[in-house]
Amino acid sequence: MKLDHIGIATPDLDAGSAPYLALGFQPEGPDEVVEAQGVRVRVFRVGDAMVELLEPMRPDSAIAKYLEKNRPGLHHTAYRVEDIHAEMARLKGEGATFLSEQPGPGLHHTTVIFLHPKWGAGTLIELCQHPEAEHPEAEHPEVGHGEGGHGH
Ligand SMILES: CC[C@@H](C(=O)O)C(=O)SCCNC(=O)CCNC(=O)[C@H](O)C(C)(C)COP(=O)(O)OP(=O)(O)OC[C@H]1O[C@@H](n2cnc3c(N)ncnc32)[C@H](O)[C@@H]1OP(=O)(O)O
Ligand SMILES: [Co+2]
Repeated sequence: MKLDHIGIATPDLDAGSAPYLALGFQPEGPDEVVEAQGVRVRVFRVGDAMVELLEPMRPDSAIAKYLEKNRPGLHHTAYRVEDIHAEMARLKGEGATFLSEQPGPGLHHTTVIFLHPKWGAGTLIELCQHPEAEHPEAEHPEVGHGEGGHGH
C-alpha cells in the first residue's frame, strides 16, 4: 500500500494553489469536477504522490461542511490499494469503521471509500483503487489484444 495523495480543503483553488506553485510544482492536467463529492479538484504531482486541492461546489458537500467548522488546510490522506473490496474486508477484521457500506467514484476514475476519523486516530483516511488495478491488461495493451488494441 502506498500514499496516493493528501487532500487539502480550500474555498478557492487559485488561492490554495499559491504555496505549491511557489514550491515549484505545476498542476497536473485540467481541474476536474467530482460530482459525487460536490468538489472541484486541482492536483499537483509530488514524486509518486499528489497534493489534491478540494474546493466545494455545493453547501451540502463534505468539504463545504468541513470549511464551515475548520480553517482551510489538511483534510485527509489517501492510500492506494490494489483491491478495495479485499482491503475493506481485511480492515473490517481489524475493527475498522467505514463511512459508507460501498466505495464510490473518485478523482481520475478511481474508486474510493473513507474510514471514520475516530478509527483513523483523528485523521480522515481514504482508500483508493485506480482503474488499472481493476483492468491490469490496460497497463499492458499488447497482451491479448493485438497491435492497436484498446484493451476493452
Ligand atoms: C476528489 C474526490 C475524492 C478523491 O478521489 O480523492 C475525495 O477526496 S473527496 C473528499 C471529500 N469527501 C469526504 O470527505 C467524504 C467523507 N467525509 C465525510 O463523510 C464527512 O466529512 C465526515 C468525516 C463524516 C464528517 O462529517 P460531518 O457531518 O461534517 O460531521 P462532523 O463535523 O460532526 O465530524 C464528525 C467528527 O469527525 C471529525 N472530522 C470531520 N472531518 C474530519 C477530517 N477531515 N479530519 C479529521 N477529523 C474530522 C470531527 O472533528 C468530528 O469529531 P468529534 O467532534 O470528535 O466527533
Ligand atoms: Co482524496
